[in-house]
Amino acid sequence: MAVKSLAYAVIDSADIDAWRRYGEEVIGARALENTGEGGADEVRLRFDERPFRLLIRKADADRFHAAGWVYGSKADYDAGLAKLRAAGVALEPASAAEAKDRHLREFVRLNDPSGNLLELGWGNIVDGKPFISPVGVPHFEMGEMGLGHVVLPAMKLAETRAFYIDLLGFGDSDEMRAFVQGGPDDPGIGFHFLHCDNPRHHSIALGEYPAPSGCIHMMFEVPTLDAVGQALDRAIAAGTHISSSFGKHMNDKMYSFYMRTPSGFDIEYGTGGIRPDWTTFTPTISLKEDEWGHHWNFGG
Ligand SMILES: Cc1ccc(O)c(O)c1CC[C@@H]1C(=O)CC[C@]2(C)C(=O)CC[C@@H]12
Ligand SMILES: [Fe+2]
Repeated sequence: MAVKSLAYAVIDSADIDAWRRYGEEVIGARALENTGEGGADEVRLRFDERPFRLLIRKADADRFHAAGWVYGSKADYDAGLAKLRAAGVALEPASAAEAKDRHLREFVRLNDPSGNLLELGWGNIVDGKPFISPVGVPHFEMGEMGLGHVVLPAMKLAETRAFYIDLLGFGDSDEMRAFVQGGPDDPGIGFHFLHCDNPRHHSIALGEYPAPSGCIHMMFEVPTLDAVGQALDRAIAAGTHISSSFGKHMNDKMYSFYMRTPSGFDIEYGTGGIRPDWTTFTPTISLKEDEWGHHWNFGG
C-alpha cells in the first residue's frame, strides 16, 4: 500500500496568462483551455497521456497549492487511508465532482507535519489524446513514473520524513546537508530525498527551510541533453530568471538547470536521472550536492 507516483500539482497564481505562455513557450507543455470545473479561471498543462499534470488556478496571490499523489489501485488506496486514519491523520474527502476534475476516481486532502497540502487518490481517467509539444519537446519522462519530483519546505524535517515513510510507504533514497552560505558558522540545510513505488530516484525531497511560495522546486525530465539545452535557450530568450546553471547531481546523476516560474518557485529541467532497482538499492548519504556545476543565483 505504498503511494505509486506524483500524478499532478495544483498551483494558485495571480497571472494565469503568464503561466500559459511560460508553460507552452518555455517548458514546452501543451495548455488546455476550459476543460475542468474552473473554466476560464484556470490553465491546465498537459505533458503526456494524462490529461493534465499542472493545474494553475486564478487566485489573488501566487502559491503552490498541493501535490497530487496516487496509489496504483483502489485496494491500495483503501489500505493507505486506513493506515493514515489509525495514526490519527485528518482526511478530508473530496466530492465526486472534484475527483472528476482531477481525472481521479476518488481522493482525500491532508497535510503533512510541516503543513504541506497533499491530495491523495487513485485512478487515472484518460482521454486518448496524444501529447504534442508546441515547441518540439520529444516527450517528457512521465507516465508510470509520475510528473517528476517536488521539493517542499519541511521545518519539521524528521517528523515529515517519518510521515512519508511510515504512513505513505515511501523509502529513503539519499540525505544530505547542503552548505549554501559556507563558512564555519553555517549549520547547513538538511535534505531528505524519498522515492515511492516507481523507478524514479526521488519523487519528493524535503528541505529544512521555509519557502514563501510553498514549494522549493519541481523537476521535469526529458529524454535527451538536446531537449534540456533547447529549454535553456527558450528560457533565456523569454527573459526567465535562471536560478542555477547547468550541472550534474551526485545522488541521482541528473544533468539539469533551474529556472524561475511565474509563481516564484523554481523548475528543474533535466535528463539522465538514474532508475535504481529498489530491491537491491542501499540508501546513500551524499557529502556534496553535485559532481559539477549547479552554480546558484538566488537573486532575481
Ligand atoms: C542536491 C540535489 C540533488 C538532487 C536534486 O534533484 C536536487 O534538486 C538537488 C538540489 C537541492 C537544493 C535546492 O533545491 C535549492 C537550492 C539548494 C539548497 C542549494 O543551494 C544546494 C542544494 C539545493
Ligand atoms: Fe531536484
